[in-house]
Amino acid sequence: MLAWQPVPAISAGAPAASSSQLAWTDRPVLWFDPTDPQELPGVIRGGIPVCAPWFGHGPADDRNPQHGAMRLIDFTREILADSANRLRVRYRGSLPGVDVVQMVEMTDSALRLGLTLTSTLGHPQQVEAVWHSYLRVGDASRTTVRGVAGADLHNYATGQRGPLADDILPVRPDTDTVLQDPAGPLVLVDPAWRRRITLRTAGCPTAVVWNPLLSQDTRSDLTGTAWRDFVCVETGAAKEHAIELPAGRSTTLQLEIGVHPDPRS
Ligand SMILES: O=P(O)(O)OC[C@H]1O[C@H](O)[C@H](O)[C@@H](O)[C@@H]1O
Repeated sequence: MLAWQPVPAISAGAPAASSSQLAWTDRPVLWFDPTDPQELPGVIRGGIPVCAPWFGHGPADDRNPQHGAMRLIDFTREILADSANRLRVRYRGSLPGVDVVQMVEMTDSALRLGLTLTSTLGHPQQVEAVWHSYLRVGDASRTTVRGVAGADLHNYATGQRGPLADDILPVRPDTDTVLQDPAGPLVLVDPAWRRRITLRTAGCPTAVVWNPLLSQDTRSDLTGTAWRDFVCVETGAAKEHAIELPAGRSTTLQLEIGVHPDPRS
């Protein structure tokens, strides 16, 4: 799990782009529960848990635990760079069938993640990997996700399926929506805080937009009661886009999260 705040631009001669970041450095970018990120045993909610080597219960819906074992294991950590405006860290871990390396770079303008899964099996396998990003917003009920045009949509909460013609996905009650092949980049528009969070990816044909607000039910757990404060915009390769990983081979995914003021929204 990561807790990232953009580093404020401090130089008087900083370029305009950096200066504008001062407008949002007082707002968190990732949501997490500071008292206990592990809300249930083994269920990390908040920050950016990684779902791997499968998402949900896997491509054939027959694997446990939910979202794979990666969010449950300990990693070795190496700090590769640590300066006033740049932190670069490498995490290594092992899961059944794959070794994983996650690179994390935090700067004053972006959070960059790279995830490499390397097969340790002697035969091909299907793997999935998804960054489960909990993005902090001012009011989830007013947010929309853009960059979704052309996606094949499946909302698992409502059963709605089909191609998405419009380039806008409102975050409503019952949003547990898998998007395959959105045009991208995905943009979370947050009118309450007048800003946009942009997710640029490589090797990530799948997105999932999830918020725990339900129209027919109430959740009394922390994630459920905090629904207004975050939207999960998850990115990776899952379900119909599970990765066929040959014996001994690697696959790499990349994600860059940036934040921009949006006075018009
Ligand atoms: O409760 P968790 O295992 O953390 O999963 C939280 C959520 O993750 C994803 O967004 C899934 O699409 C949802 O169906 C699930 O409820």
